[in-house]
Amino acid sequence: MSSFVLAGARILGAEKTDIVITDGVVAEVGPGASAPGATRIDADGLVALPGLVDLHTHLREPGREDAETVESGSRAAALGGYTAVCAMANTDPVADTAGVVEQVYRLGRDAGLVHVQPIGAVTVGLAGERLAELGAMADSAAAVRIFSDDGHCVSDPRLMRRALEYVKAFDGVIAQHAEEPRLTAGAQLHEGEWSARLGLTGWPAVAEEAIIARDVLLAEHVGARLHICHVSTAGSVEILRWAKARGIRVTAEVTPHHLLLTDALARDYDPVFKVNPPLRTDADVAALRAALAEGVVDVVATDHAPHTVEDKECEWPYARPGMLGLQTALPVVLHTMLDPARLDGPGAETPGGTEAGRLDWDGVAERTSRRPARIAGLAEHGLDPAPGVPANLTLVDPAARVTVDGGELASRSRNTPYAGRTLPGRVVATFLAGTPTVLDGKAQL
Ligand SMILES: NC(=O)N[C@@H](CC(=O)O)C(=O)O
Ligand SMILES: [Zn+2]
Ligand SMILES: [Zn+2]
Repeated sequence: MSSFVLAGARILGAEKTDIVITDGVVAEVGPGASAPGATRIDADGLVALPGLVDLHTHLREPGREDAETVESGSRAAALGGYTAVCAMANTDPVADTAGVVEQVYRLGRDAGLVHVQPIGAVTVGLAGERLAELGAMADSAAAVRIFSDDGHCVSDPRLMRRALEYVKAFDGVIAQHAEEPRLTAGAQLHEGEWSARLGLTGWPAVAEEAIIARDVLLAEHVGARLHICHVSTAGSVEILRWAKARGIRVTAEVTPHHLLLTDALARDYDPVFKVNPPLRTDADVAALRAALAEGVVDVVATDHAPHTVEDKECEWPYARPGMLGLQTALPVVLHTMLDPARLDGPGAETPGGTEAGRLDWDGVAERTSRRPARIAGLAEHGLDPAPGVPANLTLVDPAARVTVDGGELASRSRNTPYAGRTLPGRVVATFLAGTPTVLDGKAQL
């Protein structure tokens, strides 16, 4: 295997140093560190982070390869600085058997761009009627630990209780898409000022909050791990704060889009802004940023949801919900959450102004890499570059500003809500187990 020297990198934004990678691991760190025959990578001033880990990615394979494949989604992930992604189960066929999760796992391994960790469905066919073969998926080659019916809520409390009981045995976790379906029938966007003005059926905050409240109580009762997908409201944050203070084993994610965008973007009926849960209000955005800074919301997860032009560029009520995320997640997090003093170079858009706390690079690494890796049980990921650690890392240029162009993204789909926006930070290189998957901002496979 080959060796690399990342010369002049700043680990988590610290002073410049040299990082030597040999045989898939970080061999040495320190000024002047080198190895015979190593390829020198100019990383002068670039910030080295542990490779990002996404707990929530839709790769669409099997079934909707016209929207994304494991390979195209893996490429988008590597270009976004990711070394591991968890692939949601709402494929066709659904990932509800050992056979399907092993298929996705192998496709990921063959693509070789990121570690693809399949998530298993909680219920057969996501139908919410009976439990899928959770044990068989856990015991399979894919070693599934996260189970989710994402796209659908496990709304039957009895089934949710049984799923929590089942996964407790092997320290698995149920990732809930919190949406009380009876409160969101026909819903198109956040229930509030904009749904009223546009005359579209609203998706009330309480539909999310009611399920989170119920499920943290169920998790406490069972003593099992619960993860809440794409938290989107200020009220959800309050319930999570209460549950964590009580010692309930709950973790939660927020998406980049819920940290930046609001329901006012629906004003021109452009369905690129249609997503589940919907974009909320400024007050919700502020509460989510504060919660992420505080740690009440643990991690950022993309909910990368590619959709074809036919499924997305149509009238709002007919468009599928969901937006791309993998290649823009880190820039959005840096824009909304990083202390601007830690970004070199000129200001991009006005930084997203939260009074309630800003992150440093270590805080960014914690929420985009270390904690998601721990939640998913990915022992080789989410580790700061240090001697002996698997070389899963990414190099970010904190001085770069990039204007998003949907047509230039690696995804097979182009439903990015950030087209035309200029955001800070550019992923220059990504290493997966010591092999460069991205160099000079270009995918290597
Ligand atoms: N987020 C979305 O709006 N859509 C997701 C499903 C989901 O995450 O609920 C999808 O699969 O397209
Ligand atoms: Zn969902
Ligand atoms: Zn999703």
